[in-house]
Amino acid sequence: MTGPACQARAIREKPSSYDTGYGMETKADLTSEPIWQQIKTYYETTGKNLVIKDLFANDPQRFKKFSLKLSTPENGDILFDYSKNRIDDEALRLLFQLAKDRKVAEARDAMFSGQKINFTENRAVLHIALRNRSNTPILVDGKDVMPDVNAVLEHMKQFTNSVLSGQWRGYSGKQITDVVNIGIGGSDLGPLMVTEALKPYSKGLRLHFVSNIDGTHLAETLNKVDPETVLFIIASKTFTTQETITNATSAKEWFLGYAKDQAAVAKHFVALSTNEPKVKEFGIDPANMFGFWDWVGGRYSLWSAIGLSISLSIGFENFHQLLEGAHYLDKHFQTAPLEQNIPVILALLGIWYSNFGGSETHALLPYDQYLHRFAAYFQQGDMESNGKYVTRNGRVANYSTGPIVWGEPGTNGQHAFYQLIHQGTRLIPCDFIAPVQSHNPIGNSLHHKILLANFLAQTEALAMGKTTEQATAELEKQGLKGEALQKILPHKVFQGNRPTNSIVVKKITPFTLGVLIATYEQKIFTQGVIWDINSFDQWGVELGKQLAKAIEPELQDNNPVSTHDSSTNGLINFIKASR
Ligand SMILES: O=P(O)(O)OC[C@H]1O[C@@](O)(CO)[C@@H](O)[C@@H]1O
Repeated sequence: MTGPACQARAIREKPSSYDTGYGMETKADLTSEPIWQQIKTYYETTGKNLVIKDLFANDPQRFKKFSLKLSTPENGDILFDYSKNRIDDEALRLLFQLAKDRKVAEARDAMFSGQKINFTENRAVLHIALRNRSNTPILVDGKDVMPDVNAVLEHMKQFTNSVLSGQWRGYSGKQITDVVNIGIGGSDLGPLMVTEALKPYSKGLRLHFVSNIDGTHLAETLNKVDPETVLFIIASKTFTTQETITNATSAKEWFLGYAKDQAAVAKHFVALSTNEPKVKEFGIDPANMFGFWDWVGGRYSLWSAIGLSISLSIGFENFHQLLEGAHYLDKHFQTAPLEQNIPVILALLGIWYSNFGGSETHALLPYDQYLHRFAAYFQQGDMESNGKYVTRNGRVANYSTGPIVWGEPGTNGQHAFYQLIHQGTRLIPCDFIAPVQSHNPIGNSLHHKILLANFLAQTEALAMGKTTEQATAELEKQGLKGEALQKILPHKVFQGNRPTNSIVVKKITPFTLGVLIATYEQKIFTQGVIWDINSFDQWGVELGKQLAKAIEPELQDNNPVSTHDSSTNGLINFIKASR
C-alpha cells in the first residue's frame, strides 16, 4: 500500500505517549469520547430537526436566554446574540459538557501560564502576554516576560512619538509622511486590517502595505512615495521569508538610488523581528529594530512590535487601547464560566454545525466598511491555526477540523453571495458584526440607519425565511394566479432556519476592535483544544516553499525541464517557450 493511505497508516502508528504540551495526559480520540456519541445521537434524533422560527415561537424569552452583554469600562456595552441558532437547552448542555470533557479550561490556563503548548516547536503561546496590561507575571523558562514586553512597548511609544512629532527626520531633513510596511501573512494582515478598521483615528501618516512577491505590489507603492519622506518597516518574525526579504532588498536599492549614502538607511528603515543577526545582515541597525519572541505566533503578532505600523497610523495611545480591549476579553475568557463565555460559545456553535451539521465554511460579515479586511485577517488566523488533519497525539483525525473562513462587509455581500446563503443547498453559519454608531453619520445618519436595517433584516430573514403561504399571498397581491403563480412560487419560498450570530458594539474603537479580534482568537483556540490539534504551528506552508526553491533556478534559462510530473514539466516548459 502506498500513497496517502500508507502515509495515514504511518501517522496513525505514531506512539501517542509523548507530551503534547498541556501537561496533561494525551486525549482519547474525539469521536470515542462518550459525550461525542451523546451529541451525535442528540443531533440525529433532535438537533437536526430544530427550527429556529418555532424555537422563538415557543419561548418568548429566547433572546434573553441566548444572548450575553459585556459592559466595557469606557466603550459601552457589547451585545452577543446567539439566539438565532439551531440550538436548545439540551444541545448547549451537551456542548458545554464536551468543552469540560476536552479540558478547555485547563488548556486555557496552560496557555496563559506560559506552558509550551506549541509542542512541535517547543514554544509557549503568549500573544496574551503582549496585551497583558495588568502586568501579572507570566513566566517562560522561569523568567517573567513582562519586563521585556513593556520595554518594547516603550520603544514603540518613543519611536511613534518621535515620528509623529516631526522630531524624526529623513536623510534630507524632512519629516516622514509615508510608511511602507513590507511583510506578509501575520506580518501584514493584522497591521493592514487594523489600520483600515481604525482609519478614523489616523494621525495623518499615509500607510502602505507591500506583501506579494509580485513586483507590481512594490512597484505600485514606490510610485506613490518620496524617498526623502518615506519610512520602510521590514516586518518579519523570522527575517527569512523570501517575499519579504526580496521586497525589502528591492526597496533598499530603490531608496539608495536616490539617497546614495548607505548611512541614510538608518533614517528610513526599521525592522520588526525575532532574528537580530538577520536584521543586522540586511543592514538595519539593531537600534532601529523592534524585537519580539518565538512565543509570538505570526498570525497572533499584531499586538507585538509587528503592530508598529498601527501605532504610527493611529498613535501609541490608541494602539495601547487596542491592547486594553484584547486584555479585557482575555480576562473574560479566563474568568467567565464556560456557559457565559463568549469565545467558548462561538467555538461550540461552530463545532455543532461543522462536526454534526456538516457545514464546511464560516462567514464573517461585518456591517462596517472600515472592517473590510476583517474576514481576510481571520482566513489566516483560523485556517492557518486549525487547518490541520493530524491530532496532537499523532493520529489522522476522523472528524472535520478548521472551517473555511470567508466574508465581505455588508451590505456589499448582499449583492454578491447572499443568494447562496439564503437559498443555497449548504449550511453556512454566519457571524454578523455591527456598530450602533458610525464614524461617518452623513445625511443625518441616514446611511447608517439603512446599513443597520439591512444587518437586522438579514439575520431575521435567514432565521425566519418566507413560507409558501406568505409567498403565495405576496404573488396573489401582485395579481398572479393559477399556472403563472405556481410556476414562480417555489423560487420565492425561503426555507429560513439559517443560523447566525450577531455581535453589536457601540462603535468600532481601538478598544472594541481589540475585544473583537481577541474573541475570535480565543474561539479558534477553544476549537483547537476540542479537536486536539496544535493550533500554533504551520508546517503545511513549508512544502510549497521547498518546491518553489527547487523550481526557481529552473526558470533562469530556457532549457526544457523533465524533472517533475508531466503537468509541472509542461507548465514550466510552456512558460519558458512563451517568454
Ligand atoms: O513574519 P515572517 O517570519 O516573515 O512570516 C510571515 C508568514 O509566513 C508564514 O506563512 C509562515 O511561514 C506565516 O505563518 C507567517 O505569518
